[in-house]
Amino acid sequence: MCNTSLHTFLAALPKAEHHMHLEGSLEPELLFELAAKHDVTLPSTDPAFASPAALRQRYDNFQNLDDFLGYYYIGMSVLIEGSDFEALAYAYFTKAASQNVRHAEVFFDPQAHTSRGVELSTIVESFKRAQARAETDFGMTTQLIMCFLKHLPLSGALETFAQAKDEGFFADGSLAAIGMDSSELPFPSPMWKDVYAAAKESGIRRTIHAGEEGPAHYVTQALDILDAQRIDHGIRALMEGDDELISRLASSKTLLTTCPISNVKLQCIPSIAAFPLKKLIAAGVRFSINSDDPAYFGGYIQENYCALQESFDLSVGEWETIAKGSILGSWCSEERKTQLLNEIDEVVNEHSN
Ligand SMILES: Nc1ncnc2[nH]cnc12
Ligand SMILES: [Zn+2]
Repeated sequence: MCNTSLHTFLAALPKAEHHMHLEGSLEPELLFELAAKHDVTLPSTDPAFASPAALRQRYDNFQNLDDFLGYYYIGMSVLIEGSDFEALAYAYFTKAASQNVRHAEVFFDPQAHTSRGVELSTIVESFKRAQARAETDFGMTTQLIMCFLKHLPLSGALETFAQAKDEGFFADGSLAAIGMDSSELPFPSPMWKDVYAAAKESGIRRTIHAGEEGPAHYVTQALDILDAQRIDHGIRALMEGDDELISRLASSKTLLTTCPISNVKLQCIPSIAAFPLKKLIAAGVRFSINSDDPAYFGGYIQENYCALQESFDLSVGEWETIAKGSILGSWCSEERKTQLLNEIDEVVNEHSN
């Protein structure tokens, strides 16, 4: 429950989530349970791994993106069997459905698993089982975005892309797009030109993390050199006041998948009040509000909506525009978009009556 008069409205508002790493929804309790199940040794020299509670406490003190990523990669090392991946994804879908997420486009990091001997097909098929259950149980539509890791060589991304393509995961719709995540500053967008060119040539959608810790020109390069169709985070464009880039994002209706609580937790901004929400709205940039790694940052999508409302006190009309923009920026079918826009109208009308 958040402390805002619009709580009931924000809870009921149909939502689309576009920036959530499934591995980032691994809650410490499940992490410890799976470590015990698979005999995975967690780092004994780090007191954070003494218990789920100690780990949660450590998650309150990330210094920056790379500090977080260290824990993120250790955490996901407990995912080994197909059932682990399915349970992880289904737990996220269940939580998201309870917050009225009606459509979710979720990331996963195959290289972090295949490097430990887990087959790509095991990961994808297990997530697909969870997706089918989410559709049946909650009427939630979902899509998978396969991310490559920026701290690994380009060759690995190219190999993983080729494997996914050869196994037919793009052609059969199992994978909706490619993305790129992990450490940002040492790995600017142009480094990934070849894998983005290969995806574009095959007609595959493309997004990338840029402008989270890295400067605005990483975003410009992602548009110019990678022909990225969506930008994950991108807030540095607004914070640096890069007017040319901001008008370009607005006129091209490029979706920025923003993550306010994540930005505070990773010290990209000092507080939610510093999140460039008013600039996004004033410039007419299309954006969505997302949880990024909810188990690590202490908030799912609803907590992100509420945190913004507590700081910015938006009107119902402004929330309607944000909610509809996030549907319009989704990669689901036009028919599904129409359904979701109608669902938003119903909730807005109910609230206004
Ligand atoms: N916020 C983030 N930035 C970059 N890579 C990530 N991987 C998981 N969360 C991430
Ligand atoms: Zn992210």
